[in-house]
Amino acid sequence: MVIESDLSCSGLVRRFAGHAAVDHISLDVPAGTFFSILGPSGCGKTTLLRLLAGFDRPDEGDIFIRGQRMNDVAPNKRPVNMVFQHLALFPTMTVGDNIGYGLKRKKVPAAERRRRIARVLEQVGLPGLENRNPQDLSGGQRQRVALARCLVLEPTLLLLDEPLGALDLKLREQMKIELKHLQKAFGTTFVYITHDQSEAMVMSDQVAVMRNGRFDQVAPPEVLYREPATPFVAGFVGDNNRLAGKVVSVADGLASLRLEDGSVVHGRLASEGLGPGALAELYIRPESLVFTGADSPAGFSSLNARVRATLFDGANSRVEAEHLGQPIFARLPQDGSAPGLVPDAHLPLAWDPALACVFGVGSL
Ligand SMILES: Nc1ncnc2c1ncn2[C@@H]1O[C@H](COP(=O)(O)OP(=O)(O)OP(=O)(O)O)[C@@H](O)[C@H]1O
Repeated sequence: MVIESDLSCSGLVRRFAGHAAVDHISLDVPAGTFFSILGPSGCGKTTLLRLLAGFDRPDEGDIFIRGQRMNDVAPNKRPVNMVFQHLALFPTMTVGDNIGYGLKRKKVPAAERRRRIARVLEQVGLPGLENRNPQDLSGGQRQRVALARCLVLEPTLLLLDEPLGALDLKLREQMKIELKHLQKAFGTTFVYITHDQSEAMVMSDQVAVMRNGRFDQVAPPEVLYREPATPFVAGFVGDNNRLAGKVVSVADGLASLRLEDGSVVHGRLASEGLGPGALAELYIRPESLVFTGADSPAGFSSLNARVRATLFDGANSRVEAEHLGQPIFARLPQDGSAPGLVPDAHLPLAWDPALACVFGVGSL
């Protein structure tokens, strides 16, 4: 089956004063999907989005939307709309006029404009609010109007630049679920940039993790989480503990690592070409650590930590412990079955080696 791409880029480069902010990026976004670009501040997300929108031109590479080359097409001629973090609704216009602005510019007749405005308001869950003033809406409602204003134009592609960044935490949590549902309901292809891994993970079909102008990995959220391709992805997506050591053996896809205290732990080999003697790091997630008594389950790796504190946070409650002078976090069981976790108590922890990743130090 051939999946049609709404957006396809190859070898995109954008340099500023000799530094490549976007450094040979290629990507393919299938029609009707939610694609996020996730990365820390300064990694080049906005620069890439501006190239896609046409506000800036690549030094190298090509951009195709539905198979049409876009490099020389002006922003307003691209089948693309953009939603910004600081949404610029016109304060002196009603909600209806805000939404209808683009339609009017496209010379859509008034009766059809009214119909389309009413329909899109219904679709974003704000039926009948045409005559309201944007100032009289809540932050979440304003954000929905900003989306409606773009979606009413039926773009092939909607580019979203951290649109939830200005909202408070509770609203952000709610809006990320709503955005995901809206994207599916409209079937419009979304390209979303964010530095918030939880936003990217919850909403996206595919996430590109960006670092220094390049993509480290492009994959569905669950794959990023379970099989990070690089130490950066392992550290940036979700929480992870890191144990440093030296490889003592590699067999059947598992690496054994000797830690500073002489103990040997195991994890899935995640770097190519890693052999005995190499410096490596084992990544293990807090929720993959189990509390054990004297014996850990057969085949599990284990270590002895010491409790520093328990951090109660509802379903995300954790214990902070110390191992070889480094902090190590483990998720607290929800059924209250954790052992007595008083500060300084011994805390034996164990994990299934298949759930840990071992990367060579210095591997990309
Ligand atoms: N017009 C410009 N001139 C010079 N350098 C620029 C320009 N625009 C971006 N850069 C540089 O390119 C790099 C990437 O910036 P960009 O804004 O794309 O990052 P970002 O990932 O969007 O960051 P943030 O999340 O903080 O917005 C940065 O080092 C930035 O300083």
